[in-house]
Amino acid sequence: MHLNKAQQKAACHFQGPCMVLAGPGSGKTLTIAARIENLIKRYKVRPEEILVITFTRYASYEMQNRFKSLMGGVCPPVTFGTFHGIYYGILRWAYGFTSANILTGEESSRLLGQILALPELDLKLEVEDEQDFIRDLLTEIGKVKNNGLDIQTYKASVCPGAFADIYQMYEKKRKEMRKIDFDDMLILCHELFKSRPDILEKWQARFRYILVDEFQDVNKIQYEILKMLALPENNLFVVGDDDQSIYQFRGADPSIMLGFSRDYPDAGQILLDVNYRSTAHILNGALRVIGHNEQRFSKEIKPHAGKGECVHVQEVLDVTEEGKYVIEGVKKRMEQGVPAREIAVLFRTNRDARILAEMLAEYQIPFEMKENIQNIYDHFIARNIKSYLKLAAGSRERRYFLDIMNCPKRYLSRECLESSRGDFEEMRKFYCDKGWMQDRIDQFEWDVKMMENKTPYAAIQYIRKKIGYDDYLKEYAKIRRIREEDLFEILYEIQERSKEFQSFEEWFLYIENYGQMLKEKKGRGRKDQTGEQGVSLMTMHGAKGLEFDTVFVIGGNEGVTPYRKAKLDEEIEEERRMFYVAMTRAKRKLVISYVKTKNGKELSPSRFVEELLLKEGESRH
Ligand SMILES: Nc1ncnc2c1ncn2[C@@H]1O[C@H](COP(=O)(O)OP(=O)(O)OP(=O)(O)O)[C@@H](O)[C@H]1O
Repeated sequence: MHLNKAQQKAACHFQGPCMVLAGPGSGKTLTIAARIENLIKRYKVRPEEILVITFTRYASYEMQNRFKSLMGGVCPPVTFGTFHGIYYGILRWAYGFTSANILTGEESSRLLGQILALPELDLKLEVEDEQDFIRDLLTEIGKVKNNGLDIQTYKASVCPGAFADIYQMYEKKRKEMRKIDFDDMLILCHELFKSRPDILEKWQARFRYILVDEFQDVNKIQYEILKMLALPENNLFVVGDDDQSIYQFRGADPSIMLGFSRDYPDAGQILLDVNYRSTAHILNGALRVIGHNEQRFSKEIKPHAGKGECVHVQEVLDVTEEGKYVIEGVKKRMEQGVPAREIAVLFRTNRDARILAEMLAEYQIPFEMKENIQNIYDHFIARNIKSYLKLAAGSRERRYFLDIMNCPKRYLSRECLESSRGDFEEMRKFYCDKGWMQDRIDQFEWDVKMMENKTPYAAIQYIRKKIGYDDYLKEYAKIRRIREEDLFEILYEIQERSKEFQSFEEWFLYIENYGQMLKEKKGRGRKDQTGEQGVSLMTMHGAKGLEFDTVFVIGGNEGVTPYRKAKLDEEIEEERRMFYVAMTRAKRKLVISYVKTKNGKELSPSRFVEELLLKEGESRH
């Protein structure tokens, strides 16, 4: 492959600091690999002196492969690794650390789970999804560590009242276990270099040439260590795209890239301005959107390919219609000869894909999920509905009664259930001296009977409106201080999906099969296999670094993308970058859809969709 002029200039850079600003699909991997080759072959640098840092192991592996193929299959001893991998290596050398000293992500989550349950913290937390909550807490802990913040003055966005206590307890327990987490590795390495100039000097001499990929995702402490390591020669070659910085929530700081030339006034600056991936319509549409960000390097990126098809924006009634629309589009594309592995459906958060995953399974379109999509039927609301329907179908199993006998509140006791074994007559006997309870039990029995011959959809409607489940949920949300809308969204999705089924039995069977299918897919991820791989379902974050012939972006609505929690200008800009990343994954066809209503409420199209449509040339239907 021939390098273009800018790629050549970057690949021929020899010494001193240099920042390569790269557009999406502009050949960053190729350029870095070519520069390593030049350092060795042309400038006679010893391979051992070259350090190449990437953010993920996958990216590191890709980079090594690219380099190896440029070198005709041989791989000289250049060091390739992730930030954590490299810093772990340094700590292992300095302190004799082994993997037993590392607290893995899973262990950190487990430890936090135990801490949250500690009686002395007296947290009394009610969270809808504990795993989500723990993940958010770990992100906040990382933010404090990566930015060297003071925990006493830090204002956490998760659990603000108790965060400092949770943090301190986490640190205490971690130290008792004599373990360090991934973020501690950076801190320890930083401290080591600051306190031991002799050790720092040794590593500076070892890695005289440092190359960093995805530099826009670097955080403060990673950058501090890099700067120290690069001294005194400052042969620091960084490549990145400030418009693709989407890890602010993990501490990535896009202002570092914007300020690189301030830190290194003599740094070379090269722009890789040709996009080899997308057609002109796709690229220009994406550039139109990202152009609304203020905190960025303004740059012109040119498409290498021809105009191609216009970006298609589709308005649909609701999420079910959206699912059908995407499925039709996927089928059509596959009929046109595009393999399923070249098609992706991207969304802002996993919950946006719940209905679609169900529908793809139903239509038997093979698909892969990079992240695990939550099974909606595991949610307590689905369990409640299922229990009602099981009773209506004639079951008298204890677990179904237990699940809903007090949703809404009927004041039925466990003792009553144990003694009556689910027989309404026995229940009445149990409360024979309490007239008001007789009425409640009569009503309960009547309600169960009334649902007997209904379709699942009609039965759910009955549960919501006649039995009073909607009111129960509102109260539940209020007491537990969770967003009512989140609960109703789940209820709405369950009810919408149930429309497809005529009998309870059909619906139960479907839920079982769907759960089984999700379990089988869990953790399989996106494999590098050819042939059988299905359509990729992934979040915008998950799609970073990947490319597909055809991309569907769903949920192009305000509140979804940008996500409802993004309020500050900088948060909106981060959301816009995510949308930009999603759009620029498409090579030849890009379809963006938004819904008109969700959960009975009107929703506006995303401001990003409006920005995309600002100029003529794109079609909205
Ligand atoms: N000079 C070139 N001539 C032809 N094709 C090229 C050239 N440089 C890169 N490409 C091709 O462009 C595509 C995108 O390259 P690459 O994946 O390295 O992009 P990237 O800059 O890492 O993208 P992103 O940041 O969006 O993930 C690849 O298929 C690559 O082979």
